[in-house]
Amino acid sequence: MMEIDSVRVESSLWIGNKRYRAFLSGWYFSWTEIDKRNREKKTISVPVSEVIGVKEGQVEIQPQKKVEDTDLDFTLFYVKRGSKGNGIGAPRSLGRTQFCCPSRDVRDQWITQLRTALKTHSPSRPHRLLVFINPFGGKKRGKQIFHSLVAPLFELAGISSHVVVTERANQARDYILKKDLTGFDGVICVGGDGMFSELLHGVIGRTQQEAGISEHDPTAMLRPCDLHIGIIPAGSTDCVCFTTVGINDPVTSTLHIIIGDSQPLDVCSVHYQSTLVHYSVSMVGYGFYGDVLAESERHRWMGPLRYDYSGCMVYLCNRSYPGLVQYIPADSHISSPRDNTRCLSGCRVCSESKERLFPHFDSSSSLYSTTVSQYSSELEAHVQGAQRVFRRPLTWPTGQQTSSWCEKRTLWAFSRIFTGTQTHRISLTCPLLKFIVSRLFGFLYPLEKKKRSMRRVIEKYRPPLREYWRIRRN
Ligand SMILES: Nc1ncnc2c1ncn2[C@@H]1O[C@H](COP(=O)(O)OP(=O)(O)OP(=O)(O)O)[C@@H](O)[C@H]1O
Repeated sequence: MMEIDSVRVESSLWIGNKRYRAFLSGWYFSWTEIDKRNREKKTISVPVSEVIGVKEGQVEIQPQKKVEDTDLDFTLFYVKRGSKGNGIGAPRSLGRTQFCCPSRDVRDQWITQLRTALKTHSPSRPHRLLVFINPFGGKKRGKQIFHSLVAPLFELAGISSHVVVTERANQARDYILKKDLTGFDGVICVGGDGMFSELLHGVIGRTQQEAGISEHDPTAMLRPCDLHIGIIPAGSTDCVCFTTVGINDPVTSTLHIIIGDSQPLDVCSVHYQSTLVHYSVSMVGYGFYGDVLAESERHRWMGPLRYDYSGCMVYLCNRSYPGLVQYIPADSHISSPRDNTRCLSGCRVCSESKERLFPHFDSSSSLYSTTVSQYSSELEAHVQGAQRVFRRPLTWPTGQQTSSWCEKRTLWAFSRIFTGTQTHRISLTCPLLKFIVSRLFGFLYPLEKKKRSMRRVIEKYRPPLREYWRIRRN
């Protein structure tokens, strides 16, 4: 056993009957296989920041917890990357390696040093979490997912959790707004997007309450929240989890929470007549999507299938929606990420605005940066100025019947609106009968012919229905 500047601990360890040379240097714990002729073979390295826990003895937690306390062994648990690698959407699982030491002293030294390194190199790890479980979300497996997959990992990582199983809608939001949250490092929702939204409203609301900022004032600069929100996907769509973690997998999310990964999120607030309606992080829907969601709530008993069913029903109703679209066109001069972080999707705005990023931002920082960013008031001023110059109110009334293919028409209208900056009169209404007949008739045509005629229809920016039939007959 030796200690030098960069290497804290080094010794021979055994995994099964193979001998390894293991060393713990500041950021990494590595072990290299040594063959019988003392030659080095494959090395495995685990970043200390991704170590979940170190336990005395031979310990298993999956499929069941099993502990065999032996004097010479210790077990290391860490984040294991799947075959898909390191990027967004790669699943993570719990890696486990059991080491045997030459003596009890050596074992104790390894355990102490690994635990000390963990504390030093992972300052953002949570210690105490407030967990809300929606027992009715998705396939109603919230409680089971938490107790079988999440709780054992929290316990292994030494995280204590206070669990609240909700009994009604908005209970989690009210809890966060009213109860004492001292000592909690984060709040966790075990549920879907609705449950996440409750926590989001609670956390933002509480932060503004404490700062004396009115949420209902659309011009108020909201204070960023200190409390982190973790999502364990157990809902029907889990869209927010998917967009932030890249995969809907309770174990992957739990491991990210344990090692203190975080992802800043932009939040949008919707106000109506000086009252806050909602905060949103993924989408704000009006018209068709709003109706689909409202309709789907009435069929919650169907589970996730309710979205498909409601989507069909609302689509068939073929309603029209009046709307006013206002927008700020992006141009290369004012386009820039308005916070000090680069987005993860590699979009054009972020990639072309390199020099406009804040100088202290380190683009090589971890995938999940812990930076909480605030808008730059300087860039904000640009946008408001642009808004005054470029804002064009676009009325979008209904009333004229032209086509049954309402969505294509909507897309076309939007593309014209966003590129041409004109005011359009468009209609999304049409008798249901025309729609059904056109759909039924479509089945009589071979698929290729159907595609060709559709392409022509789209190219011609949705001609009236008469024209449409003519094209299909050709
Ligand atoms: N105990 C409860 N009883 C009834 N409703 C609840 C309860 N707990 C939470 N809710 C509400 O249920 C709504 C839906 O829950 P959740 O988002 O977890 O599941 P989901 O709708 O199936 O998933 P997704 O939103 O991803 O489609 C939430 O808006 C939440 O306010």
